[in-house]
Amino acid sequence: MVSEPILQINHLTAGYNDAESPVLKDLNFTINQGDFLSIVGENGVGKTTLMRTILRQLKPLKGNVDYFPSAHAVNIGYVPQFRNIDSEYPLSIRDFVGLNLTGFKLPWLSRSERKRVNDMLVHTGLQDLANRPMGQASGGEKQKAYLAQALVEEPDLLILDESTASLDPVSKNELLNLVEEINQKLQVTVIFVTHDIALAKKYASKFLLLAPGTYVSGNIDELTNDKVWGMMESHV
Ligand SMILES: Nc1ncnc2c1ncn2[C@@H]1O[C@H](COP(=O)(O)OP(=O)(O)OP(=O)(O)O)[C@@H](O)[C@H]1O
Repeated sequence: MVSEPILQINHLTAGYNDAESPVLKDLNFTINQGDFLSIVGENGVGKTTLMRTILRQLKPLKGNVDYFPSAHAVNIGYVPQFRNIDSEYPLSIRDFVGLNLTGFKLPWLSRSERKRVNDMLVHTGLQDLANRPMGQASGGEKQKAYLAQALVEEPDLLILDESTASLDPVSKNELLNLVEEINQKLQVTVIFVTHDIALAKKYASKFLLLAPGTYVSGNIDELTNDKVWGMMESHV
């Protein structure tokens, strides 16, 4: 099967207002449909800036981010970094998973939307916890609920933005096993932003390594510790 591009980044310079001192300069890469791309790099190198540009929250200072077949046709799901939710947060896991479908008019989901929520609760193994308040879920369960919430919208592209950071190793692997299954069975394209090179190597098929003023991309088996440390050290 020939993979078609879903996202192409051409000569992208990105950052905040000042084109003379951008965060990212002249970045070029393509993500194909069905890729599992891991974006790695040290703190402050520009991973979030790149994600915000891809999500069109930040306008490129120069260059382009092109979606195929078009920006409107590509539905993006987003799983954020873990942050604790107040233990008094009132929504159940089920309502939280369906939140973006309702326009906040809970609980008026259509029959088909209710089915999608149920399917994703089953898919993420949360069906027995569906009525538990989200505020009382464990860290791993909360991240699965964020994943289920992103999946009910049937994304073409799923972005995991440090979504496994601060989870224990078992929960990290549980979450990424689910993402791997979605990637392989449904051909949903995945961008996984992480500091964890071992996790990137275990799950991703491609990588983009950002370092100050430079970057390298390729197939995941080309991401070696020597390459990572070499790029970091040449910029200290
Ligand atoms: N709103 C902003 N205005 C100006 N500069 C910003 C803004 N947000 C981030 N920056 C700067 O842009 C640079 C890249 O930050 P960014 O958050 O993209 O890096 P990161 O790779 O995601 O880091 P981390 O791994 O620590 O989350 C940093 O120097 C940061 O201070």
